[in-house]
Amino acid sequence: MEPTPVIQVENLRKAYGSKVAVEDVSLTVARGEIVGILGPNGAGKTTTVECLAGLRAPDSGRVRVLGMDPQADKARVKEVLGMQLQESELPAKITVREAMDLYASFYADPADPAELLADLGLTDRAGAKFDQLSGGQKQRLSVALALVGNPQIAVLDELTTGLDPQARRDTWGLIERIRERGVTVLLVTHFMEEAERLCDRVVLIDSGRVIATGTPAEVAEAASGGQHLRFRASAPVPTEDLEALPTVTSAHGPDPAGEYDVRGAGTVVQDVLVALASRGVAADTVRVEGGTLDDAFVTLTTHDRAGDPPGASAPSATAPAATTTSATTPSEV
Ligand SMILES: Nc1ncnc2c1ncn2[C@@H]1O[C@H](COP(=O)(O)OP(=O)(O)OP(=O)(O)O)[C@@H](O)[C@H]1O
Repeated sequence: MEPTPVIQVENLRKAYGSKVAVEDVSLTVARGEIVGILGPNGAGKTTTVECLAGLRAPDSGRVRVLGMDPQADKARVKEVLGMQLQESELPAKITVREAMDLYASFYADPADPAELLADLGLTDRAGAKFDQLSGGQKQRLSVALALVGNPQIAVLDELTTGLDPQARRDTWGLIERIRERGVTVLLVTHFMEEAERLCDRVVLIDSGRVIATGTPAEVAEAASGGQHLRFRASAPVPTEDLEALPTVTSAHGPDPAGEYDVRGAGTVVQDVLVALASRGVAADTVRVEGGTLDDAFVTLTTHDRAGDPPGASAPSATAPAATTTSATTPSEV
């Protein structure tokens, strides 16, 4: 029997007045997973996690955290779910130690603040005021505050936004350590590299709807239509001839480096190489890759938002493929 998911969201809908922030979101998170919620600005990511934390009441749909309704069981959900604070929520003059002690006092069974600060490399800064901390230190403090209640679930929203590459990498190490403590992590992020590196699964949200779920590799592959082929050709090849092949979804090139870039599914690699050979063209330095999550993000979410109904113009060729990777009930695209 499948273990009960730590987080269950079914057909969540939430509007602010006439603005529908979340149209229809369903997702599940199992114990010990790191799941990424990805999507462009305004997609409804923060609203979704705020409904999970009990900070906002859904208009409809079902939200459960360890089987509890965050609206009906606010206090108990607060004990098990640690939500990273936005930095503006802390007063400038509070010290790191004071903030930790204050937040620890909210919980029945808090973690040891000093131990947590040591874990997050903040012991030296315990006496520093919040406005004296660097961006990376503020982020680490916000993570420490999310963990001080000893939560089973940590919800981290835009954890590494504004950090330099080194601080971002340090923070990734930190998330891995959080998982090693047995904490389930829900990570809201704009960074595909971050999701690829950390997440067991991702949920791609656009215009308030789930448009793809799966492992980062599955979502990337589904969105790229399967495979991504790059090669140099011994003679010029009209890309429209390659696009005429049934397994090819797109063909571009040659780029300034002389490379062609062809995407497609199924037997696309063979089909392209046979088509080239039949013209007496040899392919050189052939590389076959799955797509990246970055490609998936752009392919699945790029559309003219002005006046577009939610999810309306996600490319139809990729949308059905994306939903085949779904580990949850995918919303209609
Ligand atoms: N309190 C609010 N009142 C009115 N509209 C809101 C409110 N909060 C969010 N919205 C709108 O709802 C939509 C979804 O916002 P939300 O913050 O959930 O998206 P997001 O995916 O987290 O975006 P971002 O990546 O920019 O943080 C946006 O259009 C936003 O402007």
